[in-house]
Amino acid sequence: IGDDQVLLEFKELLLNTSLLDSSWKKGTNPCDNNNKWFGVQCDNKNVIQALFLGGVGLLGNLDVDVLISLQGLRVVNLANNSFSGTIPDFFRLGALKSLFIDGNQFSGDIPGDFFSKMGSLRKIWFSRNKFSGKIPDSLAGLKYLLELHLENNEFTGPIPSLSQANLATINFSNNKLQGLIPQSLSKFGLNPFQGNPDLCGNQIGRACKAVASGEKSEGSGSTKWIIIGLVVVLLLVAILFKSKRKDDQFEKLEKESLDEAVKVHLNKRSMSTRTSMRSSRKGRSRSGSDMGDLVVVNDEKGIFGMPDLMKAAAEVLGNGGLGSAYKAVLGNGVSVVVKRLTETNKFNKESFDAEIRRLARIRHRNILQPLAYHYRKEEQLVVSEYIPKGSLLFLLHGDRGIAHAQLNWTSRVKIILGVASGMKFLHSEFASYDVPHGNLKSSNILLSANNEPLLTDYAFYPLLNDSQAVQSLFAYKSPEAILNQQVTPKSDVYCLGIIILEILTGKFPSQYLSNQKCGTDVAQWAWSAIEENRVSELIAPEIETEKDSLEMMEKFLHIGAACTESDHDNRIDMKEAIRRIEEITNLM
Ligand SMILES: Nc1ncnc2c1ncn2[C@@H]1O[C@H](COP(=O)(O)OP(=O)(O)OP(=O)(O)O)[C@@H](O)[C@H]1O
Repeated sequence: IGDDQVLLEFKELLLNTSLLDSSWKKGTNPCDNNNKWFGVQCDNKNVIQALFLGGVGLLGNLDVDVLISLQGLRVVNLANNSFSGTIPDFFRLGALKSLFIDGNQFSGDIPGDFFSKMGSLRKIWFSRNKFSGKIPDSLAGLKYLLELHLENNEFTGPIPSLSQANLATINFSNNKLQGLIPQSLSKFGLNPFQGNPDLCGNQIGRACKAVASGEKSEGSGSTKWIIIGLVVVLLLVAILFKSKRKDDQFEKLEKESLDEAVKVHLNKRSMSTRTSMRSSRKGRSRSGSDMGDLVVVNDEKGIFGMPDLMKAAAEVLGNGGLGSAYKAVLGNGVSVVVKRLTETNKFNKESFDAEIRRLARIRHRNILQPLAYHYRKEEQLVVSEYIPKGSLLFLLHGDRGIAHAQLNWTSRVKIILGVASGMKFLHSEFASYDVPHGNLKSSNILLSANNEPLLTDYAFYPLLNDSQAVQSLFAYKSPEAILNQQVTPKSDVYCLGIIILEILTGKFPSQYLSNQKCGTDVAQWAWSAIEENRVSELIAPEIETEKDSLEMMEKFLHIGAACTESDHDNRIDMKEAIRRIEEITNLM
């Protein structure tokens, strides 16, 4: 039977095929250049090589057998559809080089020998499904394996030892894997293994349960060794107990739905939720008077009081880690953002006042200061000017309107420079803080009309109550914080690195999400691209056409990678990061 018939049979068991229907027509040639079938790629001899059917909403049954007769087929891409059930028999397509089924709902175990007849496979992307059971051992026999993505599934058991020389990217993060990370994978650092509380090994700084002690006490026989063994066991129990508590805390953090917050960021312009400060506070206080008043700490935008805020119609902007944010248009026409903080009552009114006044005194072109605050024991409001263009997050990943189109390389450099300059300032002004900014991410970078960045939500670390509240800060996504719950000024450097990579690649960093189910691990991507000498592939399509600047983009990419080095001892510090950024731009 002809290729057209093969593909139509394959389509027959699929649902939601509307994107395919208009070109997949019986009796026509799927490789005909004048009437190309959607998603079908052929070589110059009209042999079908690849099916690119990613992200088109397909579901239903995958009849792999019918594809066996497409003998030139090397790539199957079904990523980001809605397929479910156990894994289809893709192993019957023994010549495949790439199989992308990430971002579906596949579940169940993958048989251990699944890959044993797929010796040509180079790229395996099975991430973001619900696969469970052991990772198939047959992966170890794939000698050409280049990319292996199994993150965000429910795999259990050990990671097989993979020692293929070509292996360039791996990701096992966010599964339920257990045991020692094979030595052969140590070159990949920490990121590919995160989110597996039961994995252990030097690489992730987590000791393996009692194995070392068992080995030590066994076989020696002497009392001395038994005593040493017992001491080691006791120490390990203590360490494990401590890290279990950390894992528990981290699990709690994982369960928070930050995704929702991200959705809200991206939908910010279309949000029609209207409320008023008065109604949102209904039931919390009986009269206006016991609410205290607004303390204006910076009168550059005029003087206003609590009654002005209460009267203003308020639009919900989002619900971030620290509390909700509203936009309110005051009677004098000034638009403000009111951020309601509920985790900051560590301070009494006097100390809170001193802290906010300190922020309000800042005069720096890249830092947005507070205008006013309101203090009650249970909650505090911090008011700042509303910046109409919105956040960098929105501009990069939100609508694709004019503001996005204007984000050429020059504007992007200006943003990186402005952010660096703001960070330089904060790191000298708040040098004594554990982490001077603490919450640097693209939703906290607002842009003026001419793309001058303004940092917001900075220096909150000392204000926040307990560790849970503190963990809402983005600095808590740095590898050292994930591993040992500790932030340092270098956590800010990691956050700066993510921003630089986000601006360069245009990709939404998976680091912003709690479950990392979508987005790109920009740090890992940058690191492996540098290793493989293919950095130019990472540059966002909107700017890669600016050929004269490619060299500079690559330099920035190296800085982004250096800032996101997972071992914070080896990571450059803020001074060095700023020096490198300034060095490049001084040559402009
Ligand atoms: N002054 C402002 N002007 C315009 N938009 C703002 C302003 N402040 C915040 N926003 C936007 O409002 C939204 C909600 O902000 P909010 O600070 O609550 O959330 P967040 O930045 O995601 O989290 P976090 O609480 O960790 O800072 C974000 O999209 C943010 O960019």
